[in-house]
Amino acid sequence: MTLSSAVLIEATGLAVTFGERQVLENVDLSLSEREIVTLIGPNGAGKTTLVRTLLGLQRPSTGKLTRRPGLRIGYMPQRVTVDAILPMNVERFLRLGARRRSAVAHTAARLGVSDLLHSPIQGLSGGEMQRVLLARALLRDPQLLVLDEPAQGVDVGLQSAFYRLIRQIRDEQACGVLMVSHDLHLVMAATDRVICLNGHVCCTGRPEAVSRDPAYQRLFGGADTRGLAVYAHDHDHTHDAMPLAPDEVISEEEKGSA
Ligand SMILES: Nc1ncnc2c1ncn2[C@@H]1O[C@H](COP(=O)(O)OP(=O)(O)OP(=O)(O)O)[C@@H](O)[C@H]1O
Repeated sequence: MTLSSAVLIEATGLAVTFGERQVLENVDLSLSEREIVTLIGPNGAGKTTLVRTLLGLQRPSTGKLTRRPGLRIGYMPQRVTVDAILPMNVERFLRLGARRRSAVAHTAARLGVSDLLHSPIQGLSGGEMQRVLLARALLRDPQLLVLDEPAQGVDVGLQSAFYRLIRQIRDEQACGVLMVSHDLHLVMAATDRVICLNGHVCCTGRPEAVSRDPAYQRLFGGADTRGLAVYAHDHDHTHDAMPLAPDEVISEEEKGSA
């Protein structure tokens, strides 16, 4: 399949099954340059599984996945685990994959983490870690930035600033952005398009339209006074922590068995 010129990645009819359990079915998705798309859905909806499939870390059981040849992806996972006994400061962490010291210094300054470069990675606060992980993703000079719950661990008061930063990065780098979020209200202003997922695509469109969609309302319920859903996010399972180095997730074109 050839992609039209602005499209970075396209999936059609994706399904993922773990054992007997079908976690994703018939998912279509397309993401273009300069577009910010947010995946939203309740716990266990398959958001991370879809992201991992798009990154090539999870093989779809059926469906077709096409990426622009040579697509550079910067991936910011929900979290990373660095062994507590490993002497690793932020600068070393950011230089993994042979990034130049000057590039690291430049990106760290842009994300306001220059003061942390010599701090041990294990001692960072949640918000500091998110900025460092975003810096790591940006050091790939990505055409597509993939962010799994990027504001997790960031103080509520700083979350909208974080999403503004992501929009600014999109404007400056002209990259596409795929985000996972559990809170549409928070990402409304930052996103161009929302895909509401619950095993399959329940509804999709501009954030205001999705927030009014009956499928979205059924999933999230409890609309607040602005007509937006308020949804508490709890985990009943854990995710892999950075299963592959971002350098390893690039492939020219990967297709699942149709
Ligand atoms: N490797 C795996 N093997 C078996 N089941 C898995 C695997 N990975 C995910 N699952 C299951 O698939 C379902 C979807 O998980 P996934 O992490 O994609 O959901 P999510 O929408 O990202 O959830 P959350 O909002 O809680 O992060 C869950 O029930 C999860 O337990």
